[in-house]
Amino acid sequence: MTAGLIDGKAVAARVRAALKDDVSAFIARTGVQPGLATVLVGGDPASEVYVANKRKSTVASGMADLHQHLPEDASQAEVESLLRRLAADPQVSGILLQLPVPAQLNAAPLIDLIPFEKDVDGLTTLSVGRLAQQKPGLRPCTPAGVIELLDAYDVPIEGANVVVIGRSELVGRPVAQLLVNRNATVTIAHSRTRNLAEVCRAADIVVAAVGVKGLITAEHIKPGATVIDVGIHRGPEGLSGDVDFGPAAEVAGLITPVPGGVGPMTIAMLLVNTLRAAELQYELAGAAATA
Ligand SMILES: Nc1nc2c(c(=O)[nH]1)N[C@@H](CN(C=O)c1ccc(C(=O)N[C@@H](CCC(=O)O)C(=O)O)cc1)CN2
Repeated sequence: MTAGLIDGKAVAARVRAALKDDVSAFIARTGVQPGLATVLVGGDPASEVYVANKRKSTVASGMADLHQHLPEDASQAEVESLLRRLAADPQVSGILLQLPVPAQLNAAPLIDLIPFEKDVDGLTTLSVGRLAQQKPGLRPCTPAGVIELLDAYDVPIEGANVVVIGRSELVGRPVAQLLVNRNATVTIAHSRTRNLAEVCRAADIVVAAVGVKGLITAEHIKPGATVIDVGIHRGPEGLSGDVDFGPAAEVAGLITPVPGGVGPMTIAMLLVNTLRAAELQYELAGAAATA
């Protein structure tokens, strides 16, 4: 392997340590303990693990765990009613609906019930619009984590040619938007892109978020490029990503592993967003009281 490893676990641990201090300072200043309501519908095994980790990390950082669990067969109206209640509850600083939701539910209108100041996943229509317009707001966790990793390893973003492979609302589109907002030149590649390897080889930074195990190989990587792998696939040999790690690491300059790369940043940035949400609500309440 010639590439340097981007250690997401170490960066996430640093972000979380700094956040813990910031949470203590916020509580001391305001008397308010930030609280995160994770909403899990059903029992998808991977989601159960992710939500359990989110809850544990929330408590470890000094914030309140306000988790809600609904049964697998919950109706759209039941989830709506829970989200409306959480939206109105002043104890709840942040709300997230764990994805994917069971097939009988339509996630988009449910997510849009989350007020923008509690939208710690940054996935509501309002948050997406605010990101596009470069207005302040809460940014989606995995994309924000990708930017944090690039910054932690001093990878220049401004003026860089970046290829994002994947156009999902959770990762591909928002990470492309965040990179554009940092003055990168961004290409979004997807399943209909012609000559994917050639397109990727023009990139200084490749962000693989396509959901196809091992799709990105050494032939997609320009020598010395930075490779960020957002994919997570469970197989008999354990976890792997969208990037065929061994061969790609022979060509890349820097590369994230799976596990231990982008994944840990998702939860770290969720915690950061939860404190930001609490700060935002405190400011909004103060502004309303003096109006
Ligand atoms: N509402 C949301 N749903 C989902 C999101 C999200 O950001 N918001 N992202 C993913 C899942 N996810 C968080 O929810 C998530 C994925 C991976 C990790 C992580 O730490 N991965 C580790 C490996 C952990 C393991 O053993 O499985 C790693 O890559 O090192 C954290 C969170 C979909 N749903």
